[in-house]
Formats: sequence, structure tokens, C-alpha cells
Amino acid sequence: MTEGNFVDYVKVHVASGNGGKGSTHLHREKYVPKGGPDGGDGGRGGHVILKGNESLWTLLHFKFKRHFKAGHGEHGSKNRSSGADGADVYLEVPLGTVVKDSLTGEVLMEITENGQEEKIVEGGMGGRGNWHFKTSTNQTPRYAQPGIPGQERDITLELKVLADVGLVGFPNAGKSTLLSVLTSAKPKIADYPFTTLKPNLGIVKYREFKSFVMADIPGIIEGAAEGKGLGHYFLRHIERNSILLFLIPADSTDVSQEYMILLNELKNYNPELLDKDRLVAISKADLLDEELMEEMRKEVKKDLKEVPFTFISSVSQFGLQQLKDTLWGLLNE
Ligand SMILES: Nc1nc2c(ncn2[C@@H]2O[C@H](COP(=O)(O)OP(=O)(O)OP(=O)(O)O)[C@@H](O)[C@H]2O)c(=O)[nH]1
Ligand SMILES: [Mg+2]
Repeated sequence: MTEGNFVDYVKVHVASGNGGKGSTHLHREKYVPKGGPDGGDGGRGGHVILKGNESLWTLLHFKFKRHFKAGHGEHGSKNRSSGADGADVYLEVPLGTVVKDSLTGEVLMEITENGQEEKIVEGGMGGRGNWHFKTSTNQTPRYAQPGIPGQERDITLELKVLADVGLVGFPNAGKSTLLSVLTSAKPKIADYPFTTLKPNLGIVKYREFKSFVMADIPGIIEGAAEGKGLGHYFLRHIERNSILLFLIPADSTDVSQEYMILLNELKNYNPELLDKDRLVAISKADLLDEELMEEMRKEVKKDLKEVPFTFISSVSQFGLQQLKDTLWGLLNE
């Protein structure tokens, strides 16, 4: 998937199965004059169940299928034979999925653990067959319970924790390129602004078995919070990232000024964004020779003061391991 592998909000319709009818069968057999009631129970309708899956990172798979219906229970039959239960339907969701009732907005549940299962609509109970209703006064009841109908519901799935690290930068800063070298995502990359139109996600493999999620969003420009450019559509996504990684290209005319503009846009959009951990990466460092880098380092250090910064190059791979180490350290503070 190239562009648009980013789905963090989806509405789905779920329906559980009806319970099967209990049977009213009366036993008939040659030479057995008074065969009693032997109608079996109806099977339970299938449930719709949400299940946490740690290897999923988006709700993309719901883009193509939004209606889910569990199987109906089968009816009971003679010889006290119970109908089979309807098949359950499992909806696998990433961890951090919040489930809401689409109508009321009420939060129904949150899936936070791998393998966690929550019934979202329960299958209808099967009806009991007539043999349960045999009494001393009614030896041949012709009555059995009907099955309970299944339920339907519209639910909204929302991913709360989307990515650990969100990339913030002007168009052309090299955000998508960085995502493409740190993860197996293949975002579109080009030397013109607004190449990225929709956010992309990638998983950064760290050391042997660890990983974290990085999100690349469209470039932000001055005035984004008031609706300029595209970035404002996506600013809400970085509200969910725990670290903001600012990317500022080394050939920028003024690194600290660019940083201040970006920071200001975030603040105008939502001041709480400034509470997040921040790290500045000066990208395209391959454009600098050693001397220039040292000069820039001194200057930026003076201007940015308390904000940590580092030089990287996606092209030459310069500083990438150190960047991952720093991000990992911040995430696990
Ligand atoms: N020299 C050099 N060029 C780079 C580097 N990283 C990216 N570029 C170039 O910078 C241009 C923009 O890269 P993108 O990754 O598309 O930038 P972006 O920040 O995703 O841009 P938008 O999606 O438009 O916001 C492309 O021509 C890249 O080849 C780098 O490390 N060094
Ligand atoms: Mg891009």
C-alpha cells in the first residue's frame, strides 16, 4: 500500500444471529404407543466479537467490508437433538481501538490487549424444545420456545493511539523519505511540495525485537491552523502521537525560525500539542560538509536552547541509528 494506508476511524454495522426455534416434535415409533415429546432445543445465534490483534496498526481492513453478520442458530429437531449454534464472527482490531455506539456516541469498550475478546452483539438464545415442558398434566406439550432474535448495532471504531512518533515539517522536508528508510512503508516521494496527501504509517524495527510506529503526515505551512495547505486536516492525527519529530532540512534558510513557525502552528491548532516530547532532526545533512555542520550545530544550539536536535540524512543514512536510539529512549522514559 502506498498512499493512504491510514484509516483510524470507521463505522461498521454488526448483527448477531437469531436463536433457533425449539422443536415441538412428538416421538413416534412402531410398537411404542405413547411416544412423548422429544423436540430438541434451538441453537444459539452467533455473536459478533471484537478481538485485539497486536500485529494490526490501522483499521484499513474495514474500508472494504463494513457489514458483519453472525450465523443463525439451527432449529431443534426430534430425538431431543439440539440445533447447532450459529457461527460467531470475529472482528480483529488493533490495540488501542475505542468502540462507540454510533447513535449515542457512548464508549462501549476499549481493546487494549492482544487476544482480548469482547462481545459487541450477543447471539439470540435458542428456544427450548417441547420435552422440557412435559408435566404430569400435559404429557404431550405441543409447545416449544421460539428462538430469541439477534441484535443489530451500528458501532464506530476509533484508533486512539495511532503512532508513537509523528513527523512534523514543511512540505519537502523529507518526511516521507525518512519513513521509507526507517520502515517498510513505501510512501510517494518527490521534489515538490504536498507530495503526501494522506498520512502514512510505518513500523520502525528497533534492535532485535522491538518496534514503534511512525506517522508521516502532509507538510504543514504557516497558517495551517487556520486552514492553509493540507496539514490542518491532519493535525488532529498528531494529537495522538506521543513524540513529535520535527524535520527541518539542512538547506533551510533559517532552521530555528522554521521550527518556531511549525511550533506556532501546532500551538494555534491545539496548545496541548506543546506538552508532547519534541525532537528536532535537521534532515538532508548530506548536503553539508563537516565544517558547515559544526557551524550550524553551534547556531541552532544557541537558538533552540532546551529542544534536543540531531542531524540526519535519509540518503546517506547519517545519524539514523542515533535518531532511533533517542526516539526509543523518549518513548520508554
Ligand atoms: N539530499 C537529500 N535529499 C533528500 C533527503 N531526504 C529527502 N530528500 C529529497 O527531498 C525531496 C522531498 O522529499 P519527501 O520525502 O517527499 O518530502 P516530504 O517532507 O514528505 O514532502 P511533502 O510530502 O510534500 O510534505 C525529495 O526530492 C527527496 O528526494 C536527504 O536525506 N538528502
Ligand atoms: Mg511526503
